[in-house]
Amino acid sequence: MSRQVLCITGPPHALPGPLHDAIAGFDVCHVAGLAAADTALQGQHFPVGLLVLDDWQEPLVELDHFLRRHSRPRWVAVFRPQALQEAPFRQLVHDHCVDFHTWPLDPGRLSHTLGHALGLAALGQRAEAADACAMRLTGNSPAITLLRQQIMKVAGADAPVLIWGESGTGKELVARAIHEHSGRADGPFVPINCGAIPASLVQSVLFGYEKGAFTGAGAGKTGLVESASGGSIFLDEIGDLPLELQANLLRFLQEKTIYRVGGTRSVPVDARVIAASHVKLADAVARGDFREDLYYRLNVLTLQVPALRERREDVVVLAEEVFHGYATERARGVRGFSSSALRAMRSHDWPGNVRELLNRVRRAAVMADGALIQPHDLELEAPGRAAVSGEALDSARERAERLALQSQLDAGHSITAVARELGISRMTLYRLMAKHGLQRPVRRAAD
Ligand SMILES: Nc1ncnc2c1ncn2[C@@H]1O[C@H](COP(=O)(O)OP(=O)(O)OP(=O)(O)O)[C@@H](O)[C@H]1O
Repeated sequence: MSRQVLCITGPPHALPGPLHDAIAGFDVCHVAGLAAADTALQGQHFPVGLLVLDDWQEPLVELDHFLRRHSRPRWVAVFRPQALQEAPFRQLVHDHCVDFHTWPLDPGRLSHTLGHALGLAALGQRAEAADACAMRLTGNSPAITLLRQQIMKVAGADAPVLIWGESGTGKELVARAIHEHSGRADGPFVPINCGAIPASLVQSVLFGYEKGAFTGAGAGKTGLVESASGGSIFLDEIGDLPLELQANLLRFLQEKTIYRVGGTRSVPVDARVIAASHVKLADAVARGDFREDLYYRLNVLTLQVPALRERREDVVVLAEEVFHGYATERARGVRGFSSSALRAMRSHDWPGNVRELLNRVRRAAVMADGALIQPHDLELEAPGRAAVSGEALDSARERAERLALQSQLDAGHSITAVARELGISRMTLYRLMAKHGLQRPVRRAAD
């Protein structure tokens, strides 16, 4: 388990002796001030944070905002006993910290508290990972239900898995779910995008290198494959792996051993390989870009992740989930989707799959002006617009009338405001709503 602790103090100075003793057994990163702490937390996740609040120079409200931004680490505070006389200070400690210590410090007790906080963080991570897998593969369509069943089946085996699917369909999510439901769930899950590593570095990144293997090799380094020992390694875009490295991967799959760059002895590694590709590997084999023997070795258990357009019934539930998931960043007053936005989403083809949906909905939730998200907020065409040509004039007029009414009503304004906007009387508006079977808008509190 990681024993990393981020220790934040006021002005930079050496840590007092008792504090130094308390943190001696942990992997501590010490920073002074909130700006430095922000930077540290952006670059890395720390399961536990230690706040040393003596000589603290930043306003309490800044600290409160900081802790709200970084609510994932378990925070432990250290301060002078007098600080507890201030109600806002007590509130801050109560709201954000799992424990606190006052001076004079008992190093043994603080060390115990930090260990306890690390334990809590590890429990939380397990729960988060399990929830993420259980919940995040969203959808009730037959295609996604079948995929969930297949995930459970392949999770129980230990053979390599090959996942197919267009970009953005959720291949990495599927790989994580396989890992989390496998007997290796307690081990690491190491994702690697084979296409993102420069060709000259792939060998050493994947398999590591020995001390002095090349200029600048320093002390030597463990590769990603080795770091997945006891767990699973996810090789995304496996088709981008250079041919010469495919031979090394094949040897690893066959013999469960690797050679580090510059090394002569084989290192046993127990990691399950889960690979993914958005291109048909069989075509790459035919072109001579992918080794046939590796293809057959990987192609034991295969899963196909469906494109979003093949499971349109999941679009709305995914969109709702994204909308509610970004509750904190969406524009004030935006309550949900208009019916025309829902129809536009259902008829869109989603070439970028779930990733495209995430981006469109997230953007619309932030940028929407009205109470309900409209097709244009999602940068989608309003439904029906494309089908006007060749339509009888009467039905085109009817449809245009309905659309105009619907989009005004969806914007959440009052009947009076909608009638004014459309240039008709309230009586005419009621008549047209009845004719088109449209409902009175749900009024916002401010109307
Ligand atoms: N069924 C789903 N339910 C919820 N979220 C999903 C689902 N499928 C995909 N996502 C989300 O869509 C995004 C893209 O998924 P992911 O990165 O797994 O796709 P991918 O197929 O691996 O893409 P690429 O081939 O481009 O690497 C992620 O944020 C993921 O959480």
